Amino acid sequence: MNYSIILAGGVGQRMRTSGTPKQFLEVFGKPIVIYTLEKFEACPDVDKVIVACNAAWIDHMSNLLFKFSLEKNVTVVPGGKNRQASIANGIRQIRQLGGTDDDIVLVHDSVRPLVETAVISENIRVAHRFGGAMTVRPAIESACITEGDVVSFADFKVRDNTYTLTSPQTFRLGVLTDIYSKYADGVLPETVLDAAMGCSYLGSEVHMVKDASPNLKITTPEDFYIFKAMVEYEETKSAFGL
Ligand SMILES: C[C@](O)(CO)[C@H](O)COP(=O)(O)O
Repeated sequence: MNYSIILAGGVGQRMRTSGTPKQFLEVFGKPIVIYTLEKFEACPDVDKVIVACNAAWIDHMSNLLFKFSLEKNVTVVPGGKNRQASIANGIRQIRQLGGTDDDIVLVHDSVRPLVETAVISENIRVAHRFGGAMTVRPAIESACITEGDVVSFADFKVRDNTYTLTSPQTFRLGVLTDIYSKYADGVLPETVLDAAMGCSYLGSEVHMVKDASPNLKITTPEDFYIFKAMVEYEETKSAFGL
């Protein structure tokens, strides 16, 4: 079985909306989280989806699933106080549904509605083969990494070897369970931000799924309007013969 955990526990501080978490903001009458869930629904390789949802918004989320006819394959669980706790709740739910160590689990941000179904399938294929996969975007601009305001030559990175991290991140359930029990036991420090970092911190390899598509993470008001424009473009481009 291939499961997905969709992280919808956040409050969207950087979006500066008054009260509505960014995953519930609507674009042309449809909330962002629904655009994301529809991608997983459309992927024939995904069997079951768990949404780890901000506790105050669970009723709203459940109503949306019915409104957009997604209730059949989607279960809602409470999100935790951070990403790690939300993923742990998702893992617990998958175990309750009968998940076993060799099953595959994709972890995806609810505010990445542009993820392509081919990328979801490729994550599953790579995680089946190697145990762990992470989606990355090859850098378009050059990058340097430094802790101060001054750079030295070694801080400049070769662009062809530079990637930004997107999602999904995908693991066998046994591997993911091990990572998150180590978080709970305090073996993994809080600076280890996500499952792929956790897996490599523990000494295991994570294989990259290289995806050049935007896979935008809607974080700021500007991102919201970029996403809105992209939806409009997709829906109207045929009128321009595109
Ligand atoms: C980059 C990332 O860790 C991939 O899983 C994730 O997208 C970061 O999300 P955050 O909400 O900005 O921590």
